[in-house]
Amino acid sequence: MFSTAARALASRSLPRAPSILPPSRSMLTVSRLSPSVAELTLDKAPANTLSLEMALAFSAAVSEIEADPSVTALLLRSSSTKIFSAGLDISEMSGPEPARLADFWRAIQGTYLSLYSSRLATVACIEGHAPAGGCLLSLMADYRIMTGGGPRIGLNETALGIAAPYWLKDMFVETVGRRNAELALLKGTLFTGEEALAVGLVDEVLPLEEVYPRAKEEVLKLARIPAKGRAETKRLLRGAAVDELLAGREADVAWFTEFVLEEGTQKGIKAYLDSLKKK
Ligand SMILES: CC/C=C/C/C=C\C/C=C\CC/C=C/CC(=O)SCCNC(=O)CCNC(=O)[C@H](O)C(C)(C)COP(=O)(O)OP(=O)(O)OC[C@H]1O[C@@H](n2cnc3c(N)ncnc32)[C@H](O)[C@@H]1OP(=O)(O)O
Repeated sequence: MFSTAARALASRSLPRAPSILPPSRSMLTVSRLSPSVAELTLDKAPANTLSLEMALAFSAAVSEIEADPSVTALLLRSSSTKIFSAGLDISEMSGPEPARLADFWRAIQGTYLSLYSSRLATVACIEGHAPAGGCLLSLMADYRIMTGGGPRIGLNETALGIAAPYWLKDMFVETVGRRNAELALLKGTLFTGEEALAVGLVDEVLPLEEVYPRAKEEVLKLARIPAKGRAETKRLLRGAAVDELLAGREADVAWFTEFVLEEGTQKGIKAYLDSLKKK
């Protein structure tokens, strides 16, 4: 996180309702690749979707890793080679209880605030699909390595009849450039690894069996870059975006909850959820 003040502000805004269970660690595992490099593995079958609990567990794990001064880098991966993450858990948005829906969105914001602003060098190892919120998780990393051929990555919200929040849209624009972002966001394009590489959405594309070894090699290399200069450079690059969300967090929650609770949105969400289950 960028500063003690920003960390305090972020954690103050996290859900505190008594109804929320403490983050479960069974959906994630944290291990060490070396004394200074942590590995965070998403392990929530079948699709690593971001439910409220998963999002809280993710931010808590990142914060815990960050709190250890001996750690300078983080590798993010999935326990599945088929799905990196299928994005937001759509069942959280189907017939939701309004207070939980608001907490859900705060927790999703929290995933962004925790990893995008991290002092750590971060690499995403994207072996499987990463649509929407799955793409969000990978965009927060400093470097992305993806499998070629099969899996897809991108922000497909428009194709689902919804819109990505401004802070996710902004991160996408920063990564692929204005015109590529407009073309992709307006259509809801999901890219193959090769297509994603061509627009700058990922940094390397490899056959599946080479993705994890190469991601490990890269994160171990990044861990050797002087930590202070790297953290300050990241703050200069990303601090304004993070501060903007911190300042407008509750307005963003209101935008999301109003949109999701609308009758037409609810019909669309239910139909999409049913179509996923019937596949
Ligand atoms: C209408 C949409 C939602 C509404 C939000 C409304 C307003 C919000 C406003 C702004 C917010 C916008 C931000 C949104 C970001 C998001 O992340 S939205 C979620 C987008 N995600 C997707 O569209 C991915 C859907 N999944 C897939 O396409 C496939 O699962 C995937 C290609 C990833 C993998 O395919 P495959 O290997 O064949 O696996 P299955 O499809 O069989 O999936 C396995 C089981 O997992 C369940 N599942 C998959 N994705 C989700 C999900 N996102 N949420 C909940 N459940 C999911 C799927 O039903 C299978 O379950 P089953 O085994 O059948 O019980």
